[in-house]
Amino acid sequence: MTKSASKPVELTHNFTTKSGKPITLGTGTGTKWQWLKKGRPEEEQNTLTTELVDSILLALENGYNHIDTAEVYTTHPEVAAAVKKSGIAREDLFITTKYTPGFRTFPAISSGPTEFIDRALKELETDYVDLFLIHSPFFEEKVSRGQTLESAWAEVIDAKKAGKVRHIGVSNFSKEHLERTFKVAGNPDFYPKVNQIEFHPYLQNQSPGIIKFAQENDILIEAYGPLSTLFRIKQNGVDVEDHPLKELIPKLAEKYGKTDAQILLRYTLQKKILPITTSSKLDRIRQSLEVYNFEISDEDVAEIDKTGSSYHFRQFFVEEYDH
Ligand SMILES: NC(=O)C1=CN([C@@H]2O[C@H](COP(=O)(O)OP(=O)(O)OC[C@H]3O[C@@H](n4cnc5c(N)ncnc54)[C@H](OP(=O)(O)O)[C@@H]3O)[C@@H](O)[C@H]2O)C=CC1
Ligand SMILES: O=C1Nc2ccccc2C1=O
Repeated sequence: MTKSASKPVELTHNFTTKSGKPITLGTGTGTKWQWLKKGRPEEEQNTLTTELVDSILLALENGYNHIDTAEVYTTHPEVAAAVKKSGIAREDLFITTKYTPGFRTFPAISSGPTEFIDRALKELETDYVDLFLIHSPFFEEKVSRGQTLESAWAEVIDAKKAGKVRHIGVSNFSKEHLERTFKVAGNPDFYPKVNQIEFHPYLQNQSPGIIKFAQENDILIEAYGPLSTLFRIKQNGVDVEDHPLKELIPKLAEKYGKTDAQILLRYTLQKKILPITTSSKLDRIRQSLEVYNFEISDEDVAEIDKTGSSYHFRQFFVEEYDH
């Protein structure tokens, strides 16, 4: 086992809660939760999903202070309930939500970010959110209720000016999409400060050059799916058992005396990227926050990069970013 002292992780933005506490990794309420919620019988759709409330609560009680939700997840009520149950002061938490512009066969829910943010504040039982994102840049005439990337970004800026949100950003945006928001904003104060994208060693750039471009432009990259390479690799819909990181990650876990997940989360942080992850298991929740007390050597980071680059896997926005 290698023991190495850890240097503090310097991200593009070291965001804090309103009370000034550094934010942790994010705990997600999307992916499995949104499907679990939507799969429940009709008569249960307006009741809280208690497994999710309990899972968020477990994360909060064990040190997470950063929660990721979204309009399309329909998980605001569970977030509000967990926050209330935790007894943690609102200003000691960092809550992100995302406006959905519509997605393929899922039409936009709100008429735009302005209508959405007011509803989100009610559902979250708060008077501000810490981070407000546009969920994806793929506005479509049929599903986006007349909104375009430009009109939506202008409304996101209005929400910030009105003090309803502390920070503004985007998700799944490419370099070109970001440049369009810069044009709308004019003033860098109103450029996106975050771009939340799929990131793991098998997808080191969701779109060409996005990480470098974002980091050079003062935009924090947040990684969703950072653990995908541990259990989620599929090709043409079929699970792949054997892939290049299958050996390397456990080898590094052994070397550093950490778990496979901790290696992947620490790797993500050392790329100056903030992971958004999820677990409903206590040991995994605790493990995922114990990633600040060791450091992966530059050589080992380079080895993950190289091995990861020898293989390709994308789970989300496959049709939009098929390159
Ligand atoms: N902006 C966007 O377009 C998107 C945003 N997201 C956001 O990101 C969040 C996280 O995404 P997600 O893909 O779930 O992230 P992860 O890659 O972290 O995967 C989470 C899964 O990993 C399992 N897991 C957690 N810890 C461990 C561990 N130590 N060892 C092995 N398995 C583990 C969990 O299962 P278990 O509970 O059994 O531990 C869970 O099902 C979402 O909830 C959502 O908020 C996600 C997709 C798209
Ligand atoms: O959590 C999520 N799961 C998803 C699946 C498809 C598109 C977006 C998302 C999310 O944001």
